[in-house]
Amino acid sequence: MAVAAALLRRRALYSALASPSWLHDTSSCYICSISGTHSLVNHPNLRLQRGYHNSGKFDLTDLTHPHIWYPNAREKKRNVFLHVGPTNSGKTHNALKRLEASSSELLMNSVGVYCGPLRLLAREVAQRLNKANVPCNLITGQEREEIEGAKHSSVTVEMADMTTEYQCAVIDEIQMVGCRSRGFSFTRALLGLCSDELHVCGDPAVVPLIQRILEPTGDVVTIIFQVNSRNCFFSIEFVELSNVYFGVSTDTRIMSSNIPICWLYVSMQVQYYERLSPLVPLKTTLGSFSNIKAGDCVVTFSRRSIYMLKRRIEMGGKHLCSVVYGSLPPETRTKQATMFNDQDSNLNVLVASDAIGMGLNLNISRIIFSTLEKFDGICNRELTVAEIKQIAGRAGRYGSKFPVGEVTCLNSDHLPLLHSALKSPSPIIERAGLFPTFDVLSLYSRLHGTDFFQPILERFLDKAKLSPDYFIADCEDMLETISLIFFEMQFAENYAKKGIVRLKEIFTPGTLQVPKSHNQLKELESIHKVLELYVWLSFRLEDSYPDRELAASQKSICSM
Ligand SMILES: Nc1ncnc2c1ncn2[C@@H]1O[C@H](COP(=O)(O)OP(=O)(O)OP(=O)(O)O)[C@@H](O)[C@H]1O
Ligand SMILES: [Mg+2]
Repeated sequence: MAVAAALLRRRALYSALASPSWLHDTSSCYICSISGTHSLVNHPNLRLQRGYHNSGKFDLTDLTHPHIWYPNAREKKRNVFLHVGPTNSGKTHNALKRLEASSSELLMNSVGVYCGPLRLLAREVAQRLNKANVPCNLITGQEREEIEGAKHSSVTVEMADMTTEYQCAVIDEIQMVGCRSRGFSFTRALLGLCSDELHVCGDPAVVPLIQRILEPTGDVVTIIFQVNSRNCFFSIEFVELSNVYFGVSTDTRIMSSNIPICWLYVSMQVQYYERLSPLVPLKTTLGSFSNIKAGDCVVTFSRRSIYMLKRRIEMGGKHLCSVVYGSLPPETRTKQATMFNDQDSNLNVLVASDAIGMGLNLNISRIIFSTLEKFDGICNRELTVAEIKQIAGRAGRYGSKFPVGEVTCLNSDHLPLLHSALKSPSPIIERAGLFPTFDVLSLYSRLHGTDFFQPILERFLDKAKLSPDYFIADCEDMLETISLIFFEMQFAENYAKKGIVRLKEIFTPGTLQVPKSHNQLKELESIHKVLELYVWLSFRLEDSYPDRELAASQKSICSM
């Protein structure tokens, strides 16, 4: 009876949690207290970002329950499938088979989505689905290729849409959830994709973390259920009962009896894969560039060294090189990769950075590391085991024209590290990146009444409370983007409201100072972009953005 009672209580509480009355009054305004100050705000997403003050009041900076930020996903009983294994073991292939099988005949607007870490990979998957007669859009930060009637999309993970309902969703390279700057996008997709089936592909090192992250979500997972020392498998619903996670079985045999629940072991449906074709670490280095052969890919990590290596190889007169690196415009990157992959093209050697580092199926026979060090935006550091394995794993792809992959380097000192990295398991990933939703940040900034985004964000992140499974994403580059979007949103909002945007509503002229820190310089760069945006808009909507002179003068002060 205990279980049935718990179930009733759970149903009552759960529906309350879904739209907590303690948060909104009838006029759908929300009362919340931020460090003691009360204010009325009208915010549709507020109830999703729930946190408890000891006084039971509301705290926007409480990020300890990120799973409730995504109500659409929480209202679904998602079936999660983890495909884990080494590179080139068929993980993505099998997940994509499910995506292809999700039928476009369904009346839903969208049926399936693939979310990957790289534009090239999203493009490869879109091409694969279109070739399999499953019309599929390609959506990345810079590209949007839409196919008439397509109900499938292949996107870079940052572009994943949390509001659309899917039948099948794939998140590839989920181990990226531990990435300092991009991990939070993978966490967002993992918690927020609203799909009946969710296929998650990646390195085994991330499985324990994924289990912990998904445990409070209410997803229907397979539980190995120990009842009186008999192992039974039941599909079960995980719900949150006043912060104690209480597994309630939907299986009648358990429901009707009052078998005490001894313990719950949460296990996803985890499929382990083995590598489909061998990857051989060579005992010797390349030696000289005259030993370069068709199908080689030389890996380096700066634009300058990419072009230097390309020149060195082409001087030998035997090979022409394609180049692929991150800051190359997306369409050029695709063209270069396609020409390298094309058997008839004369570009039969590739010089690339880690822009090819994950998931891609290129016709590479041998990976040659020119270095095992890279600048990661903060400092020069050695490649991690996971990075070495991911990049090396591009060689000898199953089904490519090179059935065996080889990997070596230019510098003999690097051979020991290369061999040991390829033999070691990737270190367990302990924490996932997290970042508050934009709604919450803009609400928090309004409640603290200031234009400047940077101090608001720093203050928010100072106060943010996280559970041990998460870390706050490194928001350097994001800051810039957000403050620009932030201003653009304010521009658009003011324009929509009044049809006119005075500069002083967005930016206080005369407040510019010489930056004394890296962050202040970043802030100045963002302000410069905002002023540039205002001037750009003033040329197109002169009456609505009348302060062009002022904006232009402030902009030149900025650049000085
Ligand atoms: N069962 C299969 N039948 C035919 N081709 C397959 C099969 N499994 C995998 N492949 C092909 O083998 C190559 C490697 O598979 P896949 O990309 O799925 O590996 P992966 O485990 O995702 O690798 P990575 O970790 O590098 O992303 C792909 O070209 C894929 O299409
Ligand atoms: Mg893959």
